Amino acid sequence: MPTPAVVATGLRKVYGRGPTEVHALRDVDLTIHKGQLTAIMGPSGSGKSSLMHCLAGLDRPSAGTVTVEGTDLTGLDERRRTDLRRDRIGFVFQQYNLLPELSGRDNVLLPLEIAGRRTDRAWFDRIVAALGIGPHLDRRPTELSGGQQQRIAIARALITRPAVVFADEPTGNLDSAASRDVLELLRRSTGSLGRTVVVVTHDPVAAGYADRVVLLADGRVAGELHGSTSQDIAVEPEKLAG
Ligand SMILES: Nc1ncnc2c1ncn2[C@@H]1O[C@H](COP(=O)(O)OP(=O)(O)OP(=O)(O)O)[C@@H](O)[C@H]1O
Repeated sequence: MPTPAVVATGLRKVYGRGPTEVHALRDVDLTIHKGQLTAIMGPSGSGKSSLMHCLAGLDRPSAGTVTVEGTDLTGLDERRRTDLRRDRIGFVFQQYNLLPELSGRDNVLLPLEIAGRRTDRAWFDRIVAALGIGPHLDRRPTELSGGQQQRIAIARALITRPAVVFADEPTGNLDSAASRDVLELLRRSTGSLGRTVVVVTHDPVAAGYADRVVLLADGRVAGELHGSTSQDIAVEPEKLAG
């Protein structure tokens, strides 16, 4: 059996109260396996962002628990949850979110600086080689293409050796060639770099790179696909939207 990196049990998320209440997650049980690339897909409004925010400790569920490498996030106070997020979780966003005044190198190293941790030179070099970002390290984000910026952002997410990296629509701003590069690198992050990655996406091509696709519909896990092609995956959300 694969080792669990993140385990969600009985997750519910309710926004608002009374007549305006929205049930974004309804009893979601989900285990994210270590070393895998997992895609979370589903129609707009199916609860993907709500699920990611609860799994990553960015938001608290209304009920249920989330554990990251055995630590129950839902039992932590705000400060400890922030520390755990900083130390154990990496993020990649659609908009890259790099700091414009810092070089590529300093952007990658920023999470270590914030945490007051030393740079593990060998790990830094492995990431730079695996992601092919050597030529971008001395440039600022404005001097890089979108795909190059996203590579820097992936390196920044990996530098702390997190338990899991969450990538929220990581190819949403990229053309198809740059998207393929970024997806290949996310896959490499799980393969040769041994990390665990969760991609939240609308894009069947992106999901086609995953070891496993979790399909959400109306706040519930509606199915799973393993080793599917993007063509197989493309028809699924349509079926779910029904
Ligand atoms: N802060 C909020 N307050 C009220 N309702 C919310 C809030 N955030 C999300 N919702 C509602 O919860 C449901 C799930 O939203 P969520 O953003 O998780 O879905 P999603 O699958 O990520 O959608 P999309 O693909 O459009 O980003 C939707 O009905 C949404 O309108």
